[in-house]
Amino acid sequence: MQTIERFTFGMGDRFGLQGKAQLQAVLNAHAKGIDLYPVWNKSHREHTIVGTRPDSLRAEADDAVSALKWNGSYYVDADHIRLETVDAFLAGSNFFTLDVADYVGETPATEDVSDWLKSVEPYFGQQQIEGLAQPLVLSRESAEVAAAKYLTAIAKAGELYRHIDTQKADSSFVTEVSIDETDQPQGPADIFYLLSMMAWQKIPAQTVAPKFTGRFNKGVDYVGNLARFEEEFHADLCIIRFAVNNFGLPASLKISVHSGSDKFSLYPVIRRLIREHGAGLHVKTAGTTWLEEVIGLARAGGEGLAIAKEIYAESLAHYAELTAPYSTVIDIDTDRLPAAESVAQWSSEQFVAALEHDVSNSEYNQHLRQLIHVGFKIAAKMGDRYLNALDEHAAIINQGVTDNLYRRHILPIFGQI
Ligand SMILES: O=C(O)[C@@H](O)[C@@H](O)[C@H](O)C(=O)CO
Repeated sequence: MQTIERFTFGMGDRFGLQGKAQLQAVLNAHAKGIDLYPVWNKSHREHTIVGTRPDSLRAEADDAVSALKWNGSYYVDADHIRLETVDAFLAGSNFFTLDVADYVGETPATEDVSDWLKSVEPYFGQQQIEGLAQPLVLSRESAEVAAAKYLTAIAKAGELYRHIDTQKADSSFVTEVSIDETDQPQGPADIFYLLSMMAWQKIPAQTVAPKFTGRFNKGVDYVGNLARFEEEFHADLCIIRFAVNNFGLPASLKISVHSGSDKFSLYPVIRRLIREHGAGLHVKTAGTTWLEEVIGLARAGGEGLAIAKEIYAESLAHYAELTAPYSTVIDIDTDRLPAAESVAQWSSEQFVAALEHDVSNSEYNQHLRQLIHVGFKIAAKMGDRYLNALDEHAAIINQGVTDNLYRRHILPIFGQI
């Protein structure tokens, strides 16, 4: 097992050209004394939509690391993979996000249920967890309910972990278990049971991505009750510590926030709690970098702006197809999407104002931003026309990518922890 550092930051890059600009953001953090390590994540979903192969992410990361002379650890995350999709990721990845959310609710095998119940039985009753005001009330009944919900998912994660471990016998890697892309948030007892199931399956998880309360829509801010999120996040940190001390999970196990990018209102809460708990943290971003590409193109004007407008118009025309893979993590009010004909008349400033995540700007449109966030297939279809435009406007785009990650994400989350 490769032991992960306390603070890691996940960066997604749909088109594979921003690796250096992203790493520069992490270097800027180091210059400020923030001991942060880069993780490049790209999901099977993204590879399929863009038409790239997993090895391309390894090449991008290696290239950025050598160009910028980064000499710390770095990770290439096979993000949201399943047994059916993992093989192409084996060679290039040293971080695997086992996504078992789709199995939540599948009936578990009876022998698995009785086997797991034996391991969790000693905790039934009032379980006092350090840091929690109230004890967790655990029982055979509640454990059976949790088993009906999660045991198949975690058994699948175990199967997937063992497959990766066998295939990567010669190299070590980090394992994450993600159950975030589901509808129902996981409360403290759920997290307790989930972690005990991971231990039962002997998955040496070092990061775990639960589904928190509230909406984590792609590319836009958190929608939900901040106080409740805070309570939940605090409880999760306490339970993770308990699980490390009692279930034999790795000491490096930490929480992973699949932010969906840009959860600005949560960042101060997360930062404070991580500091108070002395805990570790992994935060994943992804599409925020691609949005910086579109913003940079729009800002450049001319053909860049024309491409940005075309991406919007085509995204609108292919709305159902583009939003389907992200249905649990977007909330777009189609009545708030401007007509393509109106957008076609916009200046650079108008387009940037609508797309850039600046809530103080009354022209900012979170519905348009979410649609473009999931609309990268349109740019992929443009092929060289899109890639050449990125190349032509690299200076302005790279600056935006670095600045966005460093100033809007890294500093508010990891600054002065
Ligand atoms: O778009 C994708 O498929 C991924 O990049 C994201 O879902 C990513 O895993 C994520 O959750 C970033 O917060």
